Amino acid sequence: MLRGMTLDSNDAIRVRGLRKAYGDHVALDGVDLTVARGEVLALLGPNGAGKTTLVEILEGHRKADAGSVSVLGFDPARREREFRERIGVVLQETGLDLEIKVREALVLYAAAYPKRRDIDEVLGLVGLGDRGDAKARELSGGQRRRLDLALGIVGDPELVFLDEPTTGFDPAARRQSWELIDSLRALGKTIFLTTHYMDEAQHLADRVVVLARGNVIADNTPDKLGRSEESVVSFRVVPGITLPAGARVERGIATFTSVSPTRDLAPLLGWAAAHDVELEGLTVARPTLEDVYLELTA
Ligand SMILES: Nc1ncnc2c1ncn2[C@@H]1O[C@H](COP(=O)(O)OP(=O)(O)OP(=O)(O)O)[C@@H](O)[C@H]1O
Repeated sequence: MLRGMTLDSNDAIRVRGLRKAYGDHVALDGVDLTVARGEVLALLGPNGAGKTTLVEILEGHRKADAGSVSVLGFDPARREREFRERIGVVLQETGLDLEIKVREALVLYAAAYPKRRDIDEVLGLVGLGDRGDAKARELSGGQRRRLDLALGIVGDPELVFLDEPTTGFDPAARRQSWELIDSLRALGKTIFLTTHYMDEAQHLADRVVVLARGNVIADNTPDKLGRSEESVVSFRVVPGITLPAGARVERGIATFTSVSPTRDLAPLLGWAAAHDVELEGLTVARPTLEDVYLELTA
């Protein structure tokens, strides 16, 4: 029965009216969320927004007070074995014995899953192909995180939870992790990741959900969230120029927003050309995902 339901459903995660309070502190205040199979979803939100609480409920580590939660067709709170076998969880800190060798750790973890990936393939996938005989304690911080990721996918899960997967990485290691996550997506996995990096969400996610004070305050593709209709125009003020209404000047830089920057810039550029002056630092930019995020969560 349950299996049939699972196969029929196109949603990997479906949450409705989810509530969770700690005493009188409401951590989740009626959250609705749907994640399609094969989708990469990035959950963003300021510290204390309720992200960890939400993720722990989805993983079955915490019980909700109210609302419905379905993950791969299961109620995670029941912690059924089959459910646990079909999800992978990559936490920021794995309680791994540091004396264990990398390959041994993977063999040990894989034993808990009926479906497992080939150990060498997983090592190669996370870029630890030549570190299989190293002890966990001999790995660099970035390599340890890649081992954590390897442990999270060795059971070939359909749905992978990644908690801030690149926090503390150097730029090259971040790019490698992004490639790895892209390759998981290519395998058709559903990925639910939390991050504080907007460029990461922009690069990886099909959809971005912003949580603040226990509520979903935005849910859209990164491009639709980040690229509003308005552009921001700025340049260094020159004497004699007439600024458009609504322009702000701060430290000699004029800034205004415009839905039609070409039209609004035309008189300024005409004036500048006629007076043979250069509008230094002239830029026309769409707000980034980070700009929008900061505005939403302010
Ligand atoms: N076990 C708990 N007991 C009491 N309050 C808690 C508990 N866990 C979390 N909270 C509170 O619930 C709110 C949401 O916490 P949560 O950890 O879910 O936020 P978060 O979005 O993951 O934050 P961060 O980005 O800092 O990890 C916070 O105000 C937190 O202090």
